[in-house]
Amino acid sequence: MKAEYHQSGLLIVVSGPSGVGKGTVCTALRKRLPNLAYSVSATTRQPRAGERDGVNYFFKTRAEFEQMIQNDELIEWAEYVGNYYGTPRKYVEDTLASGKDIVLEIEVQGAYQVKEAFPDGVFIFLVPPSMDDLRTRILHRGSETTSSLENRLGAAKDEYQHIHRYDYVVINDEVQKACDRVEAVLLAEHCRADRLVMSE
Ligand SMILES: Nc1ncnc2c1ncn2[C@@H]1O[C@H](COP(=O)(O)OP(=O)(O)OP(=O)(O)O)[C@@H](O)[C@H]1O
Ligand SMILES: Nc1nc2c(ncn2[C@@H]2O[C@H](COP(=O)(O)O)[C@@H](O)[C@H]2O)c(=O)[nH]1
Repeated sequence: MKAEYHQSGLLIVVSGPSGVGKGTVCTALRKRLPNLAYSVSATTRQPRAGERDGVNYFFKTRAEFEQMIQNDELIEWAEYVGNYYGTPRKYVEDTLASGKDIVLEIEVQGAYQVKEAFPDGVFIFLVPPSMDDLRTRILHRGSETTSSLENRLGAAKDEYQHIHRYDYVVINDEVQKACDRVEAVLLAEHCRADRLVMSE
């Protein structure tokens, strides 16, 4: 008998407090792993300088976003410091069906919903070396008003309460080291016997 196996794509969730470096680490990881697909989220927040519609986010009005919810176009969605964020369903499902890995960079409420729908997903929580580093990173990014910065740091404290629900905690002290750790996780996950599917 000839045994042949294949693997389906991994759905990878990366969460962690605002400013920890999820976007930076995911971008660096995609440079290393060109086959890794990235889920572009929909949001109602305003674009930051340099952000492009369809690349960083699909920027929506609240009415458009609520219509996406009604149409069941989102795998998950959440309200985070006053704006909606959600993961468009079709791209994720099509990518996984094609056997490719896909990464979703989302906050914890959304991650819970994804865990319900995709229990085999790989859930990674990125942490900064310290809360002072976190504050400095958000400040240096220059994206937030003082009140938005404080709201995001407040949300970070809540998000830490959910850390034990994740499979892996990765420290983002240096971007390339954080990438090494995430890459090691993905390599191990790809080798798990329970992920192998015997081909017909
Ligand atoms: N390891 C690191 N060391 C120092 N600075 C970092 C590191 N990783 C990311 N940064 C910087 O921290 C800032 C926040 O990073 P980034 O925007 O990737 O965070 P994020 O977690 O995606 O934030 P948000 O959830 O708010 O979108 C950026 O200015 C980035 O250059
Ligand atoms: N539940 C979801 N959270 C998302 C999604 N896309 C991004 N995010 C998270 O929102 C916060 C704020 O992001 P920012 O770009 O305004 O700084 C951050 O934690 C993101 O990871 C999503 O589709 N669903």
